[in-house]
Amino acid sequence: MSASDRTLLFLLVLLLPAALWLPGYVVMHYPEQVFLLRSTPWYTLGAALLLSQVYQQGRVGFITLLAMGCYGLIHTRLAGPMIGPQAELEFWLLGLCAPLLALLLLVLPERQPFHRLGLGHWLLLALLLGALIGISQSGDWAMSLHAWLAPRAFLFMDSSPAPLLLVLWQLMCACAAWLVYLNRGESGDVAALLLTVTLMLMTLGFARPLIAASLFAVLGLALFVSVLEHGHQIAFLDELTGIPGRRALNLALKRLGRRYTLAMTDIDHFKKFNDTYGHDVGDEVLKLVAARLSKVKGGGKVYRYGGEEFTILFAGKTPKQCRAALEAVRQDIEEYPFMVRSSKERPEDNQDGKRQRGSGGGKQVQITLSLGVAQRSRKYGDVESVIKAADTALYAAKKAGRNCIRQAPEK
Ligand SMILES: Nc1nc2c(ncn2[C@@H]2O[C@H](COP(=O)(O)OP(=O)(O)OP(=O)(O)O)[C@@H](O)[C@H]2O)c(=O)[nH]1
Repeated sequence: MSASDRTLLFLLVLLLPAALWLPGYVVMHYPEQVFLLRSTPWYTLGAALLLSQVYQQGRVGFITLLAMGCYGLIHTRLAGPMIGPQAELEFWLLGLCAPLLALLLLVLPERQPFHRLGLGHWLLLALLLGALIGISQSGDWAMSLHAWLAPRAFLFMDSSPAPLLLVLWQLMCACAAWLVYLNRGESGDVAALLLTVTLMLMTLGFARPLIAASLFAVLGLALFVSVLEHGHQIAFLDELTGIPGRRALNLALKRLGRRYTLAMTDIDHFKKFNDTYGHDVGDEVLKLVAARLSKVKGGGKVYRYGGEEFTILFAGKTPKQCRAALEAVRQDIEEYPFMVRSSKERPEDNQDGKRQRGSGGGKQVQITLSLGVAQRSRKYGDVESVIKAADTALYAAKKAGRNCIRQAPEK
């Protein structure tokens, strides 16, 4: 689970009980504030929509629009006790179609809501809302549909405490969204999952007053946070390797105290590697090296400096205190059995990869690193001089035959 997923989960665990408890509390103690709770989803969903536009998160944008459409229907047509076959039918159709549309938006190519290419997605949304309103307004036809459905589909009837089939359907859609989220893991995939779960919770608790307002307010907040997290990732994480990038390093360098050690490291003969096996295999090596380096001990934090160069930062440490940790990562990479395969042979997941490494599929190649280390001192007083000194030491390590560590001279 990524850091952004953890943040989102934390937020939901914190907010969902509050969302279930708040409506009752407001109705009982502050009935005059009910309108405030009713309008909150418009603010949170509106903020999520705006931010998704800023960060070009089209999928989240459309799911947010769908959520707004659902809440709009619930707010204007289904608020208050569910009375009459027409309201039942509308609720049922909405609960049935909205998760399906969320899944559709999940698998369709990503489009921006305010771009001409997003027109097809808008049409889908309009079709759903139009069809729902059209069916429910169609008088006799709606009544006969309701009469046919009611005994078969557990509609809201005296004999049925919960619309069981609807919940099961929404649970299935939520599971499908969860699977796509797990397997594809693209930014924005979580949005469909959040919406389907919200619809399911709402169906389960529909008898409670203001439950839709409360749940959709939390949904808006969760979508907002997920887009914000995505913005943070774009800004601070390296796209290829997923570890913190140059901007994150620059920020960290500004927050350092008087004592720190910095190591610059570079993959040996990487150009030759790229030329021999291709750029995509080179990318795989970069990812692997980043992942292994990130396991560095001794309080080191790893950043991709650029290209095939990485920086390891040890705040509050001297080179002597970091030496063992650096030697351990150098050795770890040297001993790692990296298999070169064509893209067809490459395993789908980590477990397959481990098995194939054991079975000897593909060609095994050795990756090595050279490292240059420098610390802040009287000689290297500012960050630029420390980086330069570490770079010079790295050059010395290359000259010394590579796959080794060299330290910048102190005098
Ligand atoms: N695959 C891939 N290659 C990259 C990336 N960034 C930089 N490179 C390659 O890294 C190589 C760096 O080569 P050089 O700087 O000449 O160094 P080297 O071949 O590693 O040789 P030494 O450092 O002297 O051991 C170049 O071929 C770049 O194209 C990347 O994101 N992906």
